[in-house]
Amino acid sequence: MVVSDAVASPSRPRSARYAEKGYPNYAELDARRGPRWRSDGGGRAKKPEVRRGRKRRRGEDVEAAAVGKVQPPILQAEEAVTQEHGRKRRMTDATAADKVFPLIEDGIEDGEEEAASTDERGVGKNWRQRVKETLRMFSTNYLHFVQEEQRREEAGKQDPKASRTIKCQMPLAKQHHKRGSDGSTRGRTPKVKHTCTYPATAIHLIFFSVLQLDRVSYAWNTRSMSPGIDVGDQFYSRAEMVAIGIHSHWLNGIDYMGVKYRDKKGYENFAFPLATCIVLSGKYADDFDKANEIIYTGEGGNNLFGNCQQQTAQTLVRGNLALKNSKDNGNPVRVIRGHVEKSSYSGKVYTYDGLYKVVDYWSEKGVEGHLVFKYRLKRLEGQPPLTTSQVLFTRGDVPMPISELPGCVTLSLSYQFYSLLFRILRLVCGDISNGQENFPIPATNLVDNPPVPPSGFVYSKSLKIPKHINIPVDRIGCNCTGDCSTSDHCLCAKRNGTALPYVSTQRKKAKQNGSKHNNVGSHLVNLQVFKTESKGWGVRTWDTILPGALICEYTGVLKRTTEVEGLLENNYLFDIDCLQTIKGLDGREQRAGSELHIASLHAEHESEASQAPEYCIDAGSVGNIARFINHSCQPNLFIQCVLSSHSNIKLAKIMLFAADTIPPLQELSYDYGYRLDSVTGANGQIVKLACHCGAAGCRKRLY
Ligand SMILES: C[S@@+](CC[C@H](N)C(=O)[O-])C[C@H]1O[C@@H](n2cnc3c(N)ncnc32)[C@H](O)[C@@H]1O
Repeated sequence: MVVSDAVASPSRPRSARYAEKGYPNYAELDARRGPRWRSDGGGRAKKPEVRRGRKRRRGEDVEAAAVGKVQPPILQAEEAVTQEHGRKRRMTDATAADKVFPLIEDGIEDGEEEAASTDERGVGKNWRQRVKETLRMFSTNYLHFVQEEQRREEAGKQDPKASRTIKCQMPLAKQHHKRGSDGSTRGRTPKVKHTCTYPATAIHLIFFSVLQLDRVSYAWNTRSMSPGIDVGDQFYSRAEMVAIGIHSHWLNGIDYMGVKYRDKKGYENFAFPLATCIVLSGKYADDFDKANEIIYTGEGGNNLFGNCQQQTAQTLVRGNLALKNSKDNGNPVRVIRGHVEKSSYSGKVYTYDGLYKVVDYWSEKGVEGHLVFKYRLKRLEGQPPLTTSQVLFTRGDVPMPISELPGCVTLSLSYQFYSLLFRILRLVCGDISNGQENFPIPATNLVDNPPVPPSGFVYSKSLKIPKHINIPVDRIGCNCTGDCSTSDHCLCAKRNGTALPYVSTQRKKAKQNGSKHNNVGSHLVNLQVFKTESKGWGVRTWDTILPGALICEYTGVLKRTTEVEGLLENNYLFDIDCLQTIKGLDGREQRAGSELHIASLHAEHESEASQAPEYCIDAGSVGNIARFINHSCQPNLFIQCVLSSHSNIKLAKIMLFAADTIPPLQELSYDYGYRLDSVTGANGQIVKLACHCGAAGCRKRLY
């Protein structure tokens, strides 16, 4: 349960940036239980429910919960649901690579990508899921440790002795790579010492935690090339790429398989080292990038941490030799392009652009006058088109067109300008919230002709509570005036099972301003409604959203479930059913360390636990952006129940949070969690609805 009456932590350099964007406060993580995003145990409120003639019985809901679930909090990554349903075969780059370079078994067999694999690290999960979960795990740890470091930094300002060193001079990679039998770190140790741009402790801890979880080892067999990764997938730091193993160096551009592979079965005829992946980050003045053809400069001889200029001649060793061998052996190489992206926490975004083949290499005098090695790489055919040029999407201010379409705001800005914009983007509405939200929500429609805006509802950023439903006024929040994490007496944290509550900075600001009720919009990031080909309207983001970020509340009209019983069809009903989740009916009770929380809430609500949900939110005629968010079998959002002004979990708020880093333009989705065949029509017949989420593990039907 997320209790959100507390106040946020004091300003911290990095988390403050997240906070400004409305991201939750991650810092208060329970060290005893290990890192977690935020308070856990949040009940899964049920999905928007389709009501056709009859409401599903509680027992059915229980079964439904066992089949499809709203995405659990991040630490449940390891317990994620087994996808038992049909898997879609995708044309991946691994398949493309297969044509030119036979895959050799070393943990991943050809074709295993699509199959549910069974091992101690990921029972029944396909590679896509595993990669996703690893990234979630990484984000959890990363954010946790970054904020730990910031806390130390804060403490250091007050008491310099208490602070540990933030900047460090250390050969970072040296500490992470395994030592040989002679104790050396031959081959992969960067020669330069450098000043960490990330907090040193954080990096080490991330690495150790990730390694301990054995996440790195499964993800990549270098010769299977890229199971679970699709062309166009993005990463928000080199560290992320290291965590999943797509490129195992923090700094070097060339990743390769070392000589140890020489003795492995199937590798006898290859020369080692063998290149597997390169990162193009634009550091080398000699690089040349024509998308499908690259001239890549070898590594070494430059000052990576200074002005990046070539200072000495390069030599044909390690990565350089590996690229030469890749040409000789004919093995494809993964190519990742990095570009500057302000919204990324590392300041860069890296895009996987598929497989290339080294077709030529030579040495020459570089622009700095020193010898450099050059490699010509050509992109393999049969792969999805390059996305790099498209991903350089920079958000400007949300355009506000003049539109005479109903429900839209009218602005006094240049008509010509906006009508032009309107035509290009097919903006059918500048702001579906009519100015209610802090960020306007434009709607685009490239599907219908003529394009029509979303209609048939009234926008409301807040939940409408009818007179006949009484909301209790037993505020149960803490009285913390500063950082909840520093208080042992925080009521919200206690109630949350010692995990710290979700706290919005807006709420804190409101409290600091002396206001009891803040005027926070129902969504906290720049979103856009857009018409999809097969799912009606959907929602996508204009910003990069970090994992754990609050996206929006699900608003509508609060109703008793008995009121909506028997209604013919309503795709926008959302049962508030937190206890069901807390009790563990959907598997949450297996989550390590959550017993305390569950037990305490059960004690409070024991008598209600067996009852069906009493209230629901009807967003059919009144609602906010959340009503447009579609279902996905592999969603990027998850749902939590939030208590803010009272303690009745039957009347908890329904909030959607980001489960992953979500890049601009990606559609937002959560798992509606329907049980198949659970929806019946007026005539008692089972109603089926095909799922068009397009996920690799799609269950093919919503219900
Ligand atoms: C809460 S509404 C979502 C917004 C809706 N698309 C709209 O246009 O207003 C739920 C309905 O959207 C459609 N929908 C959502 N996710 C879908 C999916 N993955 N595949 C097919 N239809 C979907 C279904 O009609 C569903 O009943």
